[in-house]
Amino acid sequence: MLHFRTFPVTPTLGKLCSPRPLKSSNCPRFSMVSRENDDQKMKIPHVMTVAGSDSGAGAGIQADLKACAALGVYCSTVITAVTAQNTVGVQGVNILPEDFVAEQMKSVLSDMEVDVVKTGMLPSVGMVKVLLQSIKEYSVQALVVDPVMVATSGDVLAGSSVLPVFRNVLVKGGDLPASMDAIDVFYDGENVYELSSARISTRNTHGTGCTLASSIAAELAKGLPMLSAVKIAKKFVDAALNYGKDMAIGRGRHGPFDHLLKLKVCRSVAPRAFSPSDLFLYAVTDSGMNEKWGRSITEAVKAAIEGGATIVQLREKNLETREFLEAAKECVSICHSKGVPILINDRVDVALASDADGVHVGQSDMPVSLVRSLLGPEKIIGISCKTPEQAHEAWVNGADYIGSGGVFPTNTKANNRTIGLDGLKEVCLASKLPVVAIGGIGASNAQSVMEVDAPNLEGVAVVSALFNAECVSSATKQLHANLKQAVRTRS
Ligand SMILES: Cc1ncc(COP(=O)(O)OP(=O)(O)O)c(N)n1
Ligand SMILES: Cc1ncsc1CCOP(=O)(O)O
Ligand SMILES: [Mg+2]
Repeated sequence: MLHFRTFPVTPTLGKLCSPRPLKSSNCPRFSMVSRENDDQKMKIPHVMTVAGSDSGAGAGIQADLKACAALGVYCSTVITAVTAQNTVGVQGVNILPEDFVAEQMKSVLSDMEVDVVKTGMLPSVGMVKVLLQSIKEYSVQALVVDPVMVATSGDVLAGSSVLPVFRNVLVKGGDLPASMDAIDVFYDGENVYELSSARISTRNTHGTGCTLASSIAAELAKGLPMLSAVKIAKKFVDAALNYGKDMAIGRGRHGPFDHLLKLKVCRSVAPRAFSPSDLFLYAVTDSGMNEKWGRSITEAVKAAIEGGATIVQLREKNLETREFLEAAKECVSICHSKGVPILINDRVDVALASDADGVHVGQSDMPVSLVRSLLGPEKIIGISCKTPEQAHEAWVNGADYIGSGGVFPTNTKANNRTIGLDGLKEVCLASKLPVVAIGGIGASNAQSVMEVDAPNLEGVAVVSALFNAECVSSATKQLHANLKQAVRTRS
């Protein structure tokens, strides 16, 4: 069944995808401070949901509350209808009077700073008018509309005549039968984006639509642009579905899933969404090499960024945890100030504690799905793959990119099988994920790597070519120039 989840821009609301940036510099705490103490106030991203209650708590208001809580966003609730509902179906609906819905909205909007309004069940035209009246009166940044245009039963609930008023539209493909992938199509008024992920096989899908829409609203409330919000919301739904796929709640066909999977999504600033082009020049540290040249990890990372590194990984195999954590915190701060993502090799604990952007794991490290449930949907997860089978698995398990190698022989990683340029190409062609090549790569052979005919090969990851050089920034600059040249030749 195809549900249309739509996001309109109305003239009164202005641009949908530019909620105001948040001024908070700490993780959200759910303590409300009175207006009189405005100067002490910590701004909490806030979504107000206007929707129906689901007594089974899989969808509606209850799903919105759980999704927002899991994503670290405050959610106030305006209830339009109370449904008697379970996993079997809807046994009864009691619609609240329009003036009382208006009163709830007034209570919330007159008192609290709402960033984004998300709507679900709006059971009458009068209710829509009440909503529009309220959001005209109080300033909100964005409106996320979730009208179920086609019910699970197949009944058309809203005709095609409503479509022209929508400007941003996300069409969910999760309910399409007989597909290995869950493909959603997002249109932002200019471009069409296909957002695909592996389909999760589970009966526990009740409430996915509400959750997707409220997660988008939550990410918008944090200050993310629309496309990033949609991508993160989709990952959150995938992670929650995966986490709760074997739960047994209710005897009906579609059970609820677990929104409050053990996620820790709590960070100081809104993350910049991962882009495959970040993998262009991937600097992977080695403190042994840096020590040899008399520089600290932070000096080495600064120099690599100065030379043009587009992403950094701290691969510190010999540091004690405390030392690693201190270096990670400093490097996270350096990288974030330069807008460069930073990942931690192997250590999920260090990544969490230092607020790094993600983790790179190998085939014998912690499994990607577990890393995802620990790190949450916003973090970047890379996985090493040497074979097409591993590359396919990486996609299914929800990784963001693949590191593939050793492409050439290397002294940096002991007993590492070399897969060559042909092996690299096989890995690339077996996955929809972006790939970065690693192993024995430097300025002299980077061009041959970038000539591999695979559209998802995004760049090279290097250790010794940068950090075993006397001058890290010059070595990085040289490699960057050669990569640029290779890309020019490729196109
Ligand atoms: C970008 C990138 N690709 C591959 C690796 C290797 O990771 P792994 O297989 O876990 O080996 P170690 O680095 O842990 O020795 C990587 N680190 N980065
Ligand atoms: C970590 C790793 N994984 C595969 S090869 C490799 C080492 C890459 O180091 P170098 O760039 O010095 O060859
Ligand atoms: Mg590893």
